[in-house]
Amino acid sequence: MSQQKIDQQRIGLVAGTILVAVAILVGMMVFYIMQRHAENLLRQTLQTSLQNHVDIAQSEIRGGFEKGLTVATRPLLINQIEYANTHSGDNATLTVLTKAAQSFLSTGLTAISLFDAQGKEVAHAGAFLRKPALSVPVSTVGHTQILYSNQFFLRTDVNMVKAGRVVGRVITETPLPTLSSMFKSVERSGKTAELALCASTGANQMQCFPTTLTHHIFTLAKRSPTGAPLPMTHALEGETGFVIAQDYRHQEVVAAYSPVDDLGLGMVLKMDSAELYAPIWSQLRYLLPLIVAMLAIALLLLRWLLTPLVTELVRSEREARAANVRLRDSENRVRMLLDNVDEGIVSISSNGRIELFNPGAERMFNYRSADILGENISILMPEPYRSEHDQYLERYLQTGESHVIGTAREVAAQRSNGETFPMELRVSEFSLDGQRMFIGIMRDITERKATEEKIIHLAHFDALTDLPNRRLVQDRTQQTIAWARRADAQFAVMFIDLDKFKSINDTLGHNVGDQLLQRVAQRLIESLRAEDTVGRQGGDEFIVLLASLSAAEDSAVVAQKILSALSAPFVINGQDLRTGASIGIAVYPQDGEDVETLLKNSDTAMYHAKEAGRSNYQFFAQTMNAAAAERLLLESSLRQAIDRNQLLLHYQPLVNIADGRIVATEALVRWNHPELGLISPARFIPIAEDSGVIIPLGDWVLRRACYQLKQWREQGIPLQRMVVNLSPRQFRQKHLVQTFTQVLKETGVDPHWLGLEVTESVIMENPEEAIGILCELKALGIELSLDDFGTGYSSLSYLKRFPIDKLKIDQSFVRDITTDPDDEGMVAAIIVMAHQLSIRVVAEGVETEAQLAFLRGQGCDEYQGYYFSRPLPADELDTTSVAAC
Ligand SMILES: Nc1nc2c(ncn2[C@@H]2O[C@H](COP(=O)(O)O[C@H]3[C@@H](O)[C@H](n4cnc5c(=O)[nH]c(N)nc54)O[C@@H]3COP(=O)(O)O)[C@@H](O)[C@H]2O)c(=O)[nH]1
Repeated sequence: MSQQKIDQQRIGLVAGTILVAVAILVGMMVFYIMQRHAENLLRQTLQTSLQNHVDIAQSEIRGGFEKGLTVATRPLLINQIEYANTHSGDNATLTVLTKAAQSFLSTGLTAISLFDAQGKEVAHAGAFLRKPALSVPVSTVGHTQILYSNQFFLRTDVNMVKAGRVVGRVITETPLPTLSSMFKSVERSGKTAELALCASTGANQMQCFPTTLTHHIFTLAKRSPTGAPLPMTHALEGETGFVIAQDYRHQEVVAAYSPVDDLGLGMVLKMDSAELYAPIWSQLRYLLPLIVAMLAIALLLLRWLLTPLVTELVRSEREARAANVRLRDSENRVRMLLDNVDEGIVSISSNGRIELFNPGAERMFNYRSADILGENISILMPEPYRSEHDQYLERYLQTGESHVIGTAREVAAQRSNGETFPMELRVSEFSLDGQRMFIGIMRDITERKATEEKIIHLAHFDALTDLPNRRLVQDRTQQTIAWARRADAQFAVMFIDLDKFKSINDTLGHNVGDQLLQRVAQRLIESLRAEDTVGRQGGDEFIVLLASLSAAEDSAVVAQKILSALSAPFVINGQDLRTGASIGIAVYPQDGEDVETLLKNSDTAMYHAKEAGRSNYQFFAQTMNAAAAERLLLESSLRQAIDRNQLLLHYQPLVNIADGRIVATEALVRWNHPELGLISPARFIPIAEDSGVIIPLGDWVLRRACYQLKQWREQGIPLQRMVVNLSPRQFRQKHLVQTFTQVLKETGVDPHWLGLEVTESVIMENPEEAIGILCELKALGIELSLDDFGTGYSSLSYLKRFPIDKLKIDQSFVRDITTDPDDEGMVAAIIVMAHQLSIRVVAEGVETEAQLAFLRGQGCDEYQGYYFSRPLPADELDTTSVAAC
C-alpha cells in the first residue's frame, strides 16, 4: 500500500474517530441535559404531588379534629353534662345526651362517647374501633390519635370546659376516607410509587402506617437503618425537600419529603430511581439509533466530502514535508557552505548590527561569532572608516548612494588585535521578512596584495641588484624630461658598461658574476645623490640619471667619481676582482629630447669610451652616430651577404713545428662587401654574433670548409684536417651536434678530418653543459681546440675535465715572447701544463723565426702565423708541404 493511501486512511480514521467522539459527547450531553430536565420535572411533580397529599391529609386531620372539638364545645351538651354531674342517674338527662350523641353520627362521626367529670360514660353512639392495627398520637390539643384499621380514623379526646372548669369529656372517632383513598391513588402513579405517613416515636424511631407498596405497618422502625437517614427522617425533623437515597428496602429511590403541618407527622412520596428514569432511558432507546444513523450519515458525508480534501491535504502535506526536507537539506548545505568557505561572510541589519558571522570571518578577524553578534559592523573597520560608517549607512538607506553595494572593492579591515589588512569586499542588499539587510563576502587579500606588490616590484626592479630595471629607468627618464622641459633645466643620462665582466663571469662562474654586479650596484648608489637614479639596463650595463645639472660638464665629475669607485678591487669569495667601466654621457636637451635618443646616444658614447681604451668616459658627439650608423648598415647587409654570395673563406695552415709540414688549415671567413670592399671578420663577426646572423653564417662556413677539404682530397692533396671556429652563440644553439652530423654526412667528410676551435668564454659560460656537448662532438671523432688561451681567467682545474685535444696560445702572448720575459714564462708554463694533461699546444700569430725558435725550444707542437702563411683563398694556398695522412 502506498504511503499516500496509508496517510489518507490515517487521516480518515482520525477524522472519523473525532466525529464519533464528538457525536458521543454531544449525545451524552443531550442525554445529561434531558436527564437533568426530566429529573427536575419529576422532582417538581413529586414535590407538588406530595404537597397536595400533605395538604389533603392535613386538612382532613384538622377537619376530624374540628368535628370532635365541635362536639366538646356544644353548650347544650356541656350544660347537660354539668347537670348529669350533679344529678347522677337522671334518665332524662341521659336520654338527652344519648340523643344528642346519636345526632352527631350524622355529621360523619362513626362513634361518640360522652363522659362526666368523674370520667363515667354518660352516653355514647356508634361503635369505636376495638383493636386498631396502629394508633399514632397527633400533636394537637387534647389527646388525638390517628388510627388505622384498613382505613384511617381520627380519634379525638377533648375535655368539655365551662367557665374554665372541666365538666366532662367527649371522645369521637371520625373516618379519614380521603387519606385512605390518597394512599390508594398513589399506587396509580407508578409500580414503585409509595406514599408513607409516619410519626416520630422517640430519638431514632418512628412508626408508620401501611405503605402503598408493601401494605406493611411499621410499628417501631429505625429512622436510619443503614446509618444513612431515610427520607422520612428529614420529614420527621420538620424538613421539606427532595433526596435520592436508599429506602428501608435498600433500594435507591427518588423521594420528596415533608412534615404534615405541626402534627408530628411526616409524609414521604417516593419512587424507585429505576422506574423514575425509565422514561429517559426509553427515550435513549429511540435516540441512540437516531444518533447512530445520523453518525453513519455524517461519516458517509465525511468520507464523500473529505476524501478529495484528504487526498489534497495528504498530497500537499507530503509536498510540504518534501519541501521541508529540501529546505532543511538546503539549509544544511548553506550552513556547510557558510562553515567551510574560506571567505568571510557577514550579514548586518539595516542599523548596522552584525547578525551572521561565519567561521571564515572568525578566522579572518579573529573574533568569535558569539562575541561579535549584535555589535556594529564598524568594529571590523579601522579609522577613519569606523567613525564614518554609521553616517554612510544612513545616507545609503535614505538616498541609495553607495560605492560598495554590488561591486567588489578593496577596503581596509581591522582584526580584533587592531592589525589592519587589505580585504576584498562585495556587499549585496536583500530583504528578509520586510527588513532591509546586507550581506558582505570578504576575502583577506594580504597575500595577494603582497604578491601583486612583488610582481609590480619585479616588473620595475632588477631581481639581482634591486635597482630600477630598463622599463622603470625609461619611465623615470621620461618624467625627468617632462620636468626638465618645464623647468628649462638639463640633466644627463650615463650608460655604464663594465669592462672585463664577461671574462670574470665566464671563467669564475655566474655566481661570482652576480655577486660582482650586486657590489657594483651598491658602489654606484653610494657614488650618487638620492635624487639621482641608478638602474640596471641588463647584463653588465647600468644607467644613471643625473637629475639636475647646472652645467653639462658637472656630469664628468660624477663619471670620474664612478670610475674611481669601480676601480677599487671587489673581494668576492676571497678573491680580489678588478673591473673597470666605460661610461657614455648624453645630456638633455642637446644630445636628445626623448628617452630613446638619450639612451641610444649615451650607449654610442659608451662604445666610444670602450674603444678609447676602457675605464674612461665619453660625452656623446654627433660624429659618434656615424660609427653606430655604419654598424647598423653592416648588420642589415650582413643578413643578405650569404644569399648574395658575398662571403668567402681564406685558409691559414697550422704547421707541425717538428717537421714543418701542414697538419691542418683554419677556415677564416671574409666578407667581400660590394661598396666597402673586403671586410675583416674582426668587424663583422661581433655584429653577426649580437644579431644572431652568426648561426646561418657559421653553417655556411662549416659547409663551405668541408666541401673545400673534400675537394682538396679529391685533388690528391692529403690535408689531414680542416679547422673551423665556433662562436659562443653557435655553441649554445640547441641542435649543434645534429647540425654537424648532418653537414658532415652531406659533404661526405669524415668527422676525424674536422677540427673545431672554441674560446674559453664559450665553455666557461656553463661548464657542465659545455663538457657534455664537447664530449658528444669528441665522440663523433672531431678534434677540439681551445682558442685564445690565456686571455680569460683560464681555469686549470676545468681544463682537466674538458675533452680538449689542443690548446691555442693567444697571439698576444706569442707576439712578445722574444722580448717580454713575462710572456716567455707564461707561454713556457702553458706548454708544460698542457703537455702534463696530454694536450697538444698550438701557438698562433707566429710572425718571426725567433718566435718559432723559442716555441720549438719549449716543445710547442704546432704553430700558425704569417711567418708560414697569411690566410689565403684556397687556390692561392701553397699545399706542397701538406703532411701525408
Ligand atoms: N666564429 C668565427 N670566427 C671567425 C671566423 N673567421 C674568422 N673568425 C674570427 O675572426 C677573428 C679575426 O680573424 P682574422 O681577421 O681572420 O684573423 C685571423 C688571422 O688572420 C690572424 N693571424 C694569423 N696569423 C697571424 C699573424 O702572424 N699575425 C697577426 N697579426 N695575425 C695573424 O689571427 C686570426 C686567427 O684567429 P683564431 O681564430 O684565434 O685562430 C678571429 O678571432 C677569428 O677567430 C669564422 O668563420 N667564424
